[in-house]
Amino acid sequence: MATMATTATMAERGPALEVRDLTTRYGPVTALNTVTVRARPGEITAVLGANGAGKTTLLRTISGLVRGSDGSVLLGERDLTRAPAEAIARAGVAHVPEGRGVITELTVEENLRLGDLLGARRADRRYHLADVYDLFPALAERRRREANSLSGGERQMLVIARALLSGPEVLLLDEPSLGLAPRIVARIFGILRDLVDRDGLTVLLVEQNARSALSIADAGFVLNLGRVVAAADARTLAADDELRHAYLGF
Ligand SMILES: Nc1ncnc2c1ncn2[C@@H]1O[C@H](COP(=O)(O)OP(=O)(O)OP(=O)(O)O)[C@@H](O)[C@H]1O
Repeated sequence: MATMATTATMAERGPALEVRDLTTRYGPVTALNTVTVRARPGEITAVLGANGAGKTTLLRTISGLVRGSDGSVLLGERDLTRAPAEAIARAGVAHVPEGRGVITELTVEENLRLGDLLGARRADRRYHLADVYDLFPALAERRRREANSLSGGERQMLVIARALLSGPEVLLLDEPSLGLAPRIVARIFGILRDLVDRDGLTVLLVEQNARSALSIADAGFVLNLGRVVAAADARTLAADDELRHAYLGF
């Protein structure tokens, strides 16, 4: 019985994401060099590091937008390493790229319906329009407005909401804090934290803003020049003065 209970809990919480010994090259440039990263369900896992460390490449390789030359990407038991990007998205990996990706000519709700279309194919979808409007009331208030009227923070909320509607098990977030005021970052990160605690999503959060990311993350990995130079729980990373000065910029 104990085993069954454990299995049920894990199924509710969704699968872990595991990247093993991943190497990705752009021609002669080795952007990722035997990188191993694990993100557990119900946790926020931060991937930190300076410009050019390989953070974006990690997310792009996981979601199949670029091909790794070695190593593997696993979602639970499922091997996604050589799967096409569409299959990876269908498996429940939602990638929110840097730079927001809002379609500015469409209204807020039309943008959301694009995610909703993807999610409609999933029998076990967790989020509907009403749910994301509950999470982000600012979007509900602006649902009929064109997305180009939104602030930076609202655009970030919109792309996260759209990703949720696609029915993900795993959210890959690339620099969601970029260009946003600290109080807006705190609000968005707070919503994310609540969501992960409530629904057991697996979140991989790429950030240059290490201080903010570690304030909500459970665990973190630090990349430098394509290699993992540190991996620990968030509190341990934040307390490591040497690491902070050398790689985290705070
Ligand atoms: N399309 C590309 N072609 C060639 N080299 C690339 C390409 N994209 C990234 N690189 C190189 O790969 C390395 C890792 O870049 P990546 O963008 O993954 O880092 P990052 O940590 O996300 O940095 P940033 O925060 O600036 O996006 C860098 O040396 C970068 O110049």
